Formats: sequence, structure tokens, C-alpha cells
Amino acid sequence: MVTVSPKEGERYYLRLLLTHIPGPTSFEDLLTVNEQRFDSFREAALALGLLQSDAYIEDTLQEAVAFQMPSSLRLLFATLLVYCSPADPRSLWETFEPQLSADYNHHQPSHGLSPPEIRREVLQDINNSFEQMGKSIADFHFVPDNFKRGYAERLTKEIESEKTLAVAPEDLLLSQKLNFEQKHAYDTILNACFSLEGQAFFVDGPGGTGKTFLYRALLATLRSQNHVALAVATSGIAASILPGGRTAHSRFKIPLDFSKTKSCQLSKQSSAAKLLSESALILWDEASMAKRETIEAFDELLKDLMDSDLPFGGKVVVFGGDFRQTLPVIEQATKEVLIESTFPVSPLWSKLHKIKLTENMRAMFDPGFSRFLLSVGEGREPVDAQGEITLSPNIVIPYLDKEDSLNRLIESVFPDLNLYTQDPYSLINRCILAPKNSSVDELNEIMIRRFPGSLQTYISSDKTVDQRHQSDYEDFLNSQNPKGLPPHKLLLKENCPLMLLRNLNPAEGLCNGTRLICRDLGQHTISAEIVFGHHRGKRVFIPRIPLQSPDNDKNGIPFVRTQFPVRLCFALTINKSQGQTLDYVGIYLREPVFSHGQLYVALSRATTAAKVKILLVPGTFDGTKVDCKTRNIVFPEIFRLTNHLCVYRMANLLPMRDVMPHMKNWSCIITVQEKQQVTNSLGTPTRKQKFVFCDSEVSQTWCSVLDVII
Ligand SMILES: Nc1ncnc2c1ncn2[C@@H]1O[C@H](COP(=O)(O)OP(=O)(O)OP(=O)(O)O)[C@@H](O)[C@H]1O
Repeated sequence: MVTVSPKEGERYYLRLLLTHIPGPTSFEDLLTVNEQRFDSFREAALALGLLQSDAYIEDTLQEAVAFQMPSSLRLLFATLLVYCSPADPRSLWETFEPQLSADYNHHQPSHGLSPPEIRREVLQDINNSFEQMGKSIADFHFVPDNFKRGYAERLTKEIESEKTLAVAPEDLLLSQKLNFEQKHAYDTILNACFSLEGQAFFVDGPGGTGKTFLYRALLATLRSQNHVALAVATSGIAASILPGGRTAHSRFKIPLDFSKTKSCQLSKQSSAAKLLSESALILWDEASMAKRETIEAFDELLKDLMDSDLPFGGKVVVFGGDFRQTLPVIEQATKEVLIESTFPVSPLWSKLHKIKLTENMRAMFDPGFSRFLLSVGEGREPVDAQGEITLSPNIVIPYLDKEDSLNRLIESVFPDLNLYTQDPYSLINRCILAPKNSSVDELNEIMIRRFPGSLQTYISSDKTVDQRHQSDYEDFLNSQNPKGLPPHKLLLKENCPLMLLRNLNPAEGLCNGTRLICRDLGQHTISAEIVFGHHRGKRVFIPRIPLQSPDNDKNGIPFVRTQFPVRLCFALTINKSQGQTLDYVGIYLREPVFSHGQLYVALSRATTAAKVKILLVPGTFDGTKVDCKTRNIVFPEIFRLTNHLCVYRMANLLPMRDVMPHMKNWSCIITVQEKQQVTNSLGTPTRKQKFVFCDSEVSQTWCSVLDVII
């Protein structure tokens, strides 16, 4: 019999009954226990005593009640029902209804709602959270089925809530701050949105050139004019930076496993589908990290929804990304497989209008660093016989012994840990990056022990999916630390930085990758504060939930870990840091980078060379490392793929070296790299001033401006 996750609701309980009731003859048979006919398989399983007690779920809610935050409590209630599959949701509702409705009851005189109206409002609110998690209140059978909101009402509500997304006042000002290239992109894209002709774009720019800045300006302009502008990103962390951002997978219901199905699981009648067809703009950030099949599935979805053969169904779609940064993650894939999985290989790539951003706004005050970054990202930095590049000694921490050097790295990134307990927001923009999870875990463990405050330890319960193997593997499972799962032993302190590991509720800002500050550590819940993006400052409760080990886990024993879905994030993997601007970056290369774009992503999070420090740990055969060399992995093939098609499509943009005298209708965007003081020409009274110009490919040229023009 196929395995079914408890999250699948009735399918799970049906399977449970089938494995316990010998020789059932019908569904009726399965629903009937001791001659009583139940309405759902869950209730039948509960009557048969097949379900575990809901005690820990009740304890979790009880603990959260003390914080007196009813709206966060409702979100927690919905999250627990969706993720923890309680045996008796009705009894939980009956127990906690007063606390779940406390804010409505409190305001009753001003709202003038009757008790049944309050109940309806509260249930609607909980149902909204269910719907954001792909469920409905009807799936849990704790209120009569006729409660469910009608289709038309749901539709209007979802579109209305997108249309009324709050636009931050500072975002409304961004369009006035755009640089020349950003403004050109902004105008071109908005023209397409308003001309209703439909067009797909790719905004290509090295890290820090302000792609996200441009998206925020576009979203603010359209949303403030009551248009639907949808924002998605390939990774949760990139989505959490965009206002109203969601992961592309959750928004378009893109299958996680393409071997089973290749199309998006979104019905044409759903409110999400209606939202897509109503949208003036769909924006997909970090598309360079997406597998091309996900973008192709999205294209098919839009064609189907819009009944159109035009690319992306004739909608205005803006993809953005940077192929110098990391590519799609495919475990143990060869370079060929990786490149084959990228967007430029898709036939759709040639249909996109390419827009280039070239001016590094993040590192604008350090042009030398900006040039160095690009040279690393494009693989132009000279390599030695071992294929290693040389880093400036100014950014490398001298290696003496591991402990001492690691301390120096930590102290350069986090000079005063006491300060961060008073102002945790100043900590969240400082981070140590490493290529592998194991180094990140090592650093986070050191950091949490040094961080001021009293340590709380949360131990997970680990269960094999096949219960017969439980006793053989328990200790082994506890020792496992698979990617994407929280640790068995989670060490936390108040005010420490956390990262969420699951898309608990993307619409409420709880994405895989959302960064949080831990505020209160209960026995059954963690109360935390969202620190980035649209939901910054919002308090949420995080419960323990059962989490399945990844399918491709190397240990091969599928198991479920019940733990808070969070990890510490004093240190992050380089891949997770993509898209962020950090005040101070430490890079811990206990082992060199192992994949395309990683070194570039890590270095380009910083704003100047003075705000980055790298620790290179030497090879074991070599006691002390005297040089500053490390591996930089770049697949030039990916640039050939993107540029090959780009050069023909970018109707009028060329690098400086390709511009010829008398060419017509071509231009080259250049930036001033250096402007010297006005000086007197030798031997003549003529004054002159020297300029150095640089183009997107960092080709340089210079000129002298003479007296008359100065
Ligand atoms: N026109 C601008 N004026 C002022 N600051 C800007 C401008 N454009 C971008 N920035 C700033 O530069 C930094 C980098 O911008 P942003 O994160 O948008 O770049 P990005 O291209 O998305 O980078 P990445 O590829 O690394 O995600 C941010 O701090 C942003 O606020």
C-alpha cells in the first residue's frame, strides 16, 4: 500500500483504517465502528483508538494563550491542525474558542457583533489561514460544513486582499531613486503592463545591481494603483525579501517531483488561477536558480489559463536573476546535468526581452571591489596551476591555528555580542557564510554558547516511518542531521537569530528561509518576530511539528522528526544567503566552495572590501597556509548560453569594445570609474581633467577633457 502523510488528512485516516480493519467490504464498513456510523475516516479512526492523544497540541495552545495574542493564536491553531493532524480538532476548538475569539469579544461593544457573528468572523479568519496553507475548514470537521465560504465570496476575497496589499511609503518613493538603467527597465516594463500587449522579460544583473530595488519600485507603483502584481521567488529566502512575496512553488502549485507529474496542480476554477489571470504583472526573482522545467510548467499553466499560445499566455512576466550566482540545486549532479537544467536551455529563453543592469549599487562606494567581484563572478580572475585564485591579504584572516583564526573571524563579524541582546536587529545583518551545512552547524553551535542568556535545549522525537524498525534505529536517527530538518538537539537563547525551515504559511510571511528573532522560549512553543520583508516586526508562534526526512537522504531510512522547524542563523550556507545585502560578512572556507557561483555570491553580499573577512583553512598536509589562494568555480558555458542569445536580442546595447565608428542605433552604457582633479598641462597653461570609464563587461577606457569643456 502506498505511504500517505498525515498532512493529507482523510487519505491518511483511510489508509490507517485499511491497515487495521480486516476484510472491509465498503467505505461504509470503514466508517462504521460499533454500529455507529461516523462522518469522516478520522472520527472512525479516533473511535477505534488508532490515534495518539492530542495532549501535546493542547499544551502548545495552552502555553500560547498566556501571551494574549489572539490573532497569532488563530494562526497557530490553523498551523497545528494542518501540520500535526490532531485526533480531535472539535474538542480543541471547543476548549480554545474563548481565547481564539478574545480580541473580537473584547471589542464587542464597538463592533456590535452578536456571539454567533463573532464565531463566524473567527472561523473565517482561521479558514483564511487554512486556505493559505492549501486546506479548508471543511477538511477538519470541527464546525458544520455549511460554514464554508462560497466560491464567489472566496474569489473576491483573495483578489481583494492582493489588491489591497499595503504598500510601504518608502517603496512608493523608490521609483524616484532609480538609476539610469533601472529607470529604463522600470519604464519598459510598466509600458508593457499598461499597453496590455503582454511580454516576458529577463532582468539580468550581477549581484547588487538593484534588481530587487527595481522589483520593489514596480510592485509599489502597480499596487498603489489597485492592480494585481504578484511577486514570487525560487527560494523562500528571496521571496521573504519581496513585499507580498511567495515561493513560486507554493504560489503556482509547481510539482516538487517532476518524475510523477509535469504540470502545475492549479485548477482553472481556483481563486489562485483567477488571481493569475487578473494580474497586471507577475514577477519571478532568482529565476537563475529555478530548474527550467518549473518555468516551462508555469508557461503551460498560463497558456492554459489564458487560452493562448503566446509565451506565458500573453501575460507580462518579469524574470530576474544572475547566472554568475548559484544555479539550481541538484544533488550530486554533473556540470552538464546542471547546465542542462537551467532556464537558458529552454526554448522559452529566446522569447524573453533581455534587460541588463550593470551598476553595482551595493558596492558603489568601493569601485575596485565591485570590479574584483565581477571578475570573480565571470571567472576572469587569474588562476594558478591548481586552479586557485589569489585573494587580497586585506580580506583574508591569517591562519595560525584553527581555534585562534576562527575566533578572529567571529570577532570581526560579531564584535560585541552583548550589544545584540539589546538590539537584535543590528545582529541580523551580520552573518558568517560557509559552503556546507556541517561548517554552518559548527559555527552556530559555537555562537549560541557564546551568546548571552540562558540556554534552552529542545530534543526532537525521531520515529522511523515503518514503526517496526523504531527500536533498531532510534539512536542512529538522533545522530542524523539531514539538510532541511532541524537538529535533534536544538540549542536556543532569547534574542538569537533563527531561520524557518518550512513554508508554514507563506502569505503570513512564514516561508522556508524566513529570518526571525527568538523572543520567548516556552516548553511547547517558541514565540518569534519576523525580521525581514513585508511582515517585519510581526510576532508568531512556532510549534513543534512532524517533519519527514528528505526522500534523497543518504542514510536511506525514512523517518519523521518532531521538532520546532527552525535552525540558528548566526551562520548560513552561501546558497541561502543569495539575495541578501549584509552589513558585515564573514566567509568560513573550512573546505573550498564546491559549486558554480558560490564564492561570488558570498563575496558579493558585502558593500565594501573592508566589510568582508575570509578564513581559509589550509589542507591537512600543509601546517600553515601562507598564501591567500582558494578555489573559484565558474561554468563559462552558462555565460555562452545566456550571452549568445542575448547579443542578438539586446537590440541596442553593446559592450564598449564592440562599438565601432559610424554604427547606427547601438549604444553602450558606461559608468565613470575615476575622475581626477583638474590639473595644468605640462608646459602649457591648458587645464585638463582625466576620466576613466567602464562598461558592463568592465572594459575600461579613459579620456582627457581639456580647458574649454571644463
Ligand atoms: N537606485 C538605488 N539607489 C539607492 N540604493 C540602491 C539603488 N538600487 C539598489 N540599491 C541598494 O543596493 C543594494 C543592492 O540592491 P539589490 O538587493 O536590489 O540588488 P540585487 O541585484 O537584487 O542583488 P542580488 O543579485 O545580490 O540579489 C541594496 O542595499 C539596495 O537598497
